[in-house]
Amino acid sequence: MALIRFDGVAHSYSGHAEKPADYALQPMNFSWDDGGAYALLGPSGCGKSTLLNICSGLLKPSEGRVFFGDRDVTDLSPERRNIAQVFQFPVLYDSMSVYDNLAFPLRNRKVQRSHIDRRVREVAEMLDLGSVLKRRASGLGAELKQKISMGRGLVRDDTSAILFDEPLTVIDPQLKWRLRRQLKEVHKQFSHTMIYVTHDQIEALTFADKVVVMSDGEIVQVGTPQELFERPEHTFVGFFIGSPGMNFIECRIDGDSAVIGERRVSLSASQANAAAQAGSGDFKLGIRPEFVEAARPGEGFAARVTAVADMGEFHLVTADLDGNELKIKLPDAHAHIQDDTLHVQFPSEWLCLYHNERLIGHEVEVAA
Ligand SMILES: Nc1ncnc2c1ncn2[C@@H]1O[C@H](COP(=O)(O)OP(=O)(O)OP(=O)(O)O)[C@@H](O)[C@H]1O
Repeated sequence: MALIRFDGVAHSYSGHAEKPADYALQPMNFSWDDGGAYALLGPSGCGKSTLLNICSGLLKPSEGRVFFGDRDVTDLSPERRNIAQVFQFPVLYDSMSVYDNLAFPLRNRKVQRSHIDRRVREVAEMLDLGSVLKRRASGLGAELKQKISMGRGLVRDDTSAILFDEPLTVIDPQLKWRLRRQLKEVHKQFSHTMIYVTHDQIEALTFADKVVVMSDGEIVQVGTPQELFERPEHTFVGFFIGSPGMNFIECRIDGDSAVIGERRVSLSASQANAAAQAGSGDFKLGIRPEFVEAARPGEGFAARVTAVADMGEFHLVTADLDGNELKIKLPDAHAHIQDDTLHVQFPSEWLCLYHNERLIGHEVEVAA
């Protein structure tokens, strides 16, 4: 069931938008399903906070309506939307005990004492806070404080959704993994709708079942981590996800082939059909560094190697192919490089075709 629905929602901070550049958030139709674990991922300034604030009610969109279920909440305040929010920095009462901090959102809503006690202990156990329940929050470190903030978001079981806005910013990198895993466990157990905003792809991919990727005020793909990796629907997603990101090679289309320089790469029937229908514009082939294979000398494409970095588990080769920079991950690069030349091939199952930056010729999941 679609729990949160954005119906023609757009936002311009100036209040009057005439062209795309006037919008911080481009007009969008989009929804989050009930009980889903979502990440909202994109670089700084792409519109994540704007979308999150429209969802929580801190900001009213300049266009469109927001629905929670069948209810139009566009004009409702954050309090009346029943949303819990966890911010970058801990929000708690230093003078209270950990227990009282966790109980606060429930006491505020006059929940029965026995229910409060059960819920606080449940959440404390999930977040490993059981042993500090009696301690005052003031003496605790940043990680524990942020866990309490998360616990305060999780403790109510009647929230429409919990929004996490870069919640691990203050957490030591070593501890981030643990906290994220705990959050995922909590999601499995409690089944709240969770929306987790981050600019860090690792955080997004390890937390979410579905990742919403934003660029320039637009949602460019909604997909599972695997879908984003294997079939980026936009060159931005290919470039932004992965380390390093996807390779893009400029090409032209000739019948059922993509032509790079003098050499041809066979396209699948659906890619060739889509290319024929697409007409003019820019075409690019996309392939992940993980999927480029070394070919025997004389076969495939000859790429001029400009650097080889030993990454321990693999070599990361940087090479030039007809003016396109290629990154290639190989376990044994030196065995294949001769006179600064590496012959490479692109397995057809991993080759994506882009027309004007959009994936074509693949069955893609349409954003709900
Ligand atoms: N109050 C505001 N007034 C005017 N412009 C704003 C305001 N808040 C954000 N913007 C602009 O709207 C665009 C989207 O900003 P937003 O904060 O939503 O992005 P973000 O992805 O959350 O970035 P970050 O990760 O840095 O917080 C940016 O161009 C930003 O400069």
